[in-house]
Amino acid sequence: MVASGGMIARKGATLSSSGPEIEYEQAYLTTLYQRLDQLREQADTRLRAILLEAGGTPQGRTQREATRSHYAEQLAQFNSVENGLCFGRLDFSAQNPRYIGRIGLFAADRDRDPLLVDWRAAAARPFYLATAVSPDGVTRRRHLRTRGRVLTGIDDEILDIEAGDGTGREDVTGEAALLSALTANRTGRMRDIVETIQAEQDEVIRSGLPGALVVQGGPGTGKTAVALHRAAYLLYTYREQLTRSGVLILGPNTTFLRYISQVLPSLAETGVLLATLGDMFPGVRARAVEPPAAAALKGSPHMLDVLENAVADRQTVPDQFVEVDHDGYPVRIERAVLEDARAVARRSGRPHNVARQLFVTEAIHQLSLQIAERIGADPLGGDNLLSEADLAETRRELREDVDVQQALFDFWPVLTPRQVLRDLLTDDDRLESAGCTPAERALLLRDRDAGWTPADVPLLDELAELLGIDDTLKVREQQRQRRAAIEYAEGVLEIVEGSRSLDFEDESAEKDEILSALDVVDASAFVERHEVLDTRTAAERAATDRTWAFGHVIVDEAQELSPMAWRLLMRRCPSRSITAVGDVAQTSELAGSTSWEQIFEPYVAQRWRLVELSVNYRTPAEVMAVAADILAAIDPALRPPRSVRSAGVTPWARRVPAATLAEELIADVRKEAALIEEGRLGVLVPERLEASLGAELVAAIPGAAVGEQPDLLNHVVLMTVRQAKGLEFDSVLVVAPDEIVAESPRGLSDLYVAVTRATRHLGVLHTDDLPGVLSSLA
Ligand SMILES: Nc1ncnc2c1ncn2[C@@H]1O[C@H](COP(=O)(O)OP(=O)(O)OP(=O)(O)O)[C@@H](O)[C@H]1O
Repeated sequence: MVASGGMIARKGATLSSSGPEIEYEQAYLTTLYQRLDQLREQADTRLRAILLEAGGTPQGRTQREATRSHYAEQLAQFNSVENGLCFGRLDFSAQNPRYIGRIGLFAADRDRDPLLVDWRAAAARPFYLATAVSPDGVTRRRHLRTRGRVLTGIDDEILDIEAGDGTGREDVTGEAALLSALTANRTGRMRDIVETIQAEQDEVIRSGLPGALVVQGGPGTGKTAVALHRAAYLLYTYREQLTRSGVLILGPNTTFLRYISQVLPSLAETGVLLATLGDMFPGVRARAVEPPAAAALKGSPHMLDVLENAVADRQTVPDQFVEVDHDGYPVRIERAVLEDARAVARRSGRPHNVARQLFVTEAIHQLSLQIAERIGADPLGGDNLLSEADLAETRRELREDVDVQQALFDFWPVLTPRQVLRDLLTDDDRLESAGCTPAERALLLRDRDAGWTPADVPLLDELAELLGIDDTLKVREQQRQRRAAIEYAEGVLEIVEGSRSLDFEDESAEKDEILSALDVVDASAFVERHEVLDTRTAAERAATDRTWAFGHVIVDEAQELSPMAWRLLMRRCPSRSITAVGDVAQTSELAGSTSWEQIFEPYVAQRWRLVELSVNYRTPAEVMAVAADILAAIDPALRPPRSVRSAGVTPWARRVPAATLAEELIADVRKEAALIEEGRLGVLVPERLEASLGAELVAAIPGAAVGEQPDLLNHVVLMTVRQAKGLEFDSVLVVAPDEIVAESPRGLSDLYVAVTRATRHLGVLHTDDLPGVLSSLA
């Protein structure tokens, strides 16, 4: 089933939608859905029963809550696999056939072989790996095409050498099903590929949990798809471990996260945290935009020194001294005393807020000696008259003196990451003092009310490490919360108590005979009983906890992360169980990386594994030929991935006058949108033109999506290349490619990304000469 040029084309082995085979498979499918309905009903009945239960001991309620969430999860899982429940069948020379699906199903007695094998189980693996050359006992692989619960078609592959097609191409399995998936219209949401995972992708998906795995692949090689299916595989295989610790998937922006958001739920997996770098500091949603050069500087390791200096600058001393009143006498706190205390606290190497205790202790020690000098001096010139116990008492009094405390805290204040970073980035003097050059200051300085940017997040995280949390403050805060809860409980119990007389006419009889709430429970016990049970998933809890250690971290577009962002991620993943997928030829962030060694060496030395994906499933050969010229200009040593199919449509370029660019573009958008019918059209423009062309497009085509977070479900979407990272469209119109190239030092990579977003058509509109790398379109 391979067309000329090593590409696939649909042929043979597809059965019509009637006949005994279809009837047989339809009957089997119906049995599977009946079993699914049964299980769904069981889970539903149990869930309802639990929801009706009430009361019980705290342990009983915890248990009930766990059971409730188990059945709720099961129900959601059964609902999510309704479409495409079963998609394949394997026939063996010496075993019963095996049906492959989104989840595993057993008959009620569980005695026999499974009715349906989960695609992630080892028993399903030949479905993805068996070829005519190495059939692994498989004689036939059958793809079942369904709509809802109805079988609409069957694609068969007979796996024996004689039946092979003689082209020697053994790297594509399930060609008919694959081709139909690849040529289907895009919908604005990524689909799962569970029915047609290819062998090289399967290897990545099923790699073991430990260690750092880097998946390098050109555009359209399925890196994102593989990353998501790997998450589903790991959750299935290491369920217990990962349910507790959680899996994080980090994507480049929120539009992209929305694009991939349906894939894991369709694979019946929901316990994964999808986030962007901007979400990785709890309490902050960093969405503000800044110049790429500023983001690059914030991402560089130089910021480590800057931040350390910025914290040290907050540990101050007076010019000479400060004086406070203590116990009716003035106490002078000399600069030298504070310098000594600061040196002791800094030498400890503890984070700023934690070392504060040392600073205070040391300063108070010195002050107590000073006081002893004054009040204990022997008039006869002998030793100081104060005993050790007197000194200890003096220290205690100093420590408890609010004025003394306040004076010391002024020189070593409790700091928060946000406060330090905001103060730093809005104050030229602080930036200078922290070691920034004038050029760096010009890049970093911003208004006080400007929002956080994604590049600020690793800096906040770094500061959180440098500052630490003063445990005494934490304990005090916990005590405060508990006191507040008890006060609240007392209020509740008072209400209960107060309302009793309303229910009973004879108050005295009531008081004698009926136990009140306050007789059996006091406020603090009440708080204990009503402490909120934490029933959130690991992913949900991780989202609110900066120090959460994930069981596995998956990074998409990993080449774009800065060194500072990697530091943050590695802190979230102390086990270094990481999958990084990306393409160093597509790096567009200035602080991003063009070398995987550079990223991983500092953290795992040589202990990381590189796997390369070589086949492009998205971009047809005609478009990839255009992209190959751009890639050669980025780095002649890089090879483009091989397209798996051709679209039969030639990419085009058209020169238009700059003055009428918008008009011409709108005409082309109308034409292209009509050609792709239900598909999606992406218009990719330089940053400079985004707002103006966006406004004109929306005025002419009201449904078009533009702006910061365009809705990908729309038929026509206009965006910058940066926004289009990781996305794809049936048709792509690239506008002003020369500007896209000129806008950034990584402009060629941006153009490469732009043209490789197309699944069928590519058109280019230019007002100036075409860049040399697009000369094949001239
Ligand atoms: N085995 C497969 N079966 C069906 N479709 C596939 C398969 N592998 C990849 N695809 C499809 O190819 C397209 C590209 O996949 P994906 O977005 O994961 O590529 P990528 O390597 O992340 O690309 P890029 O680096 O350009 O963002 C998607 O539509 C995906 O569904």
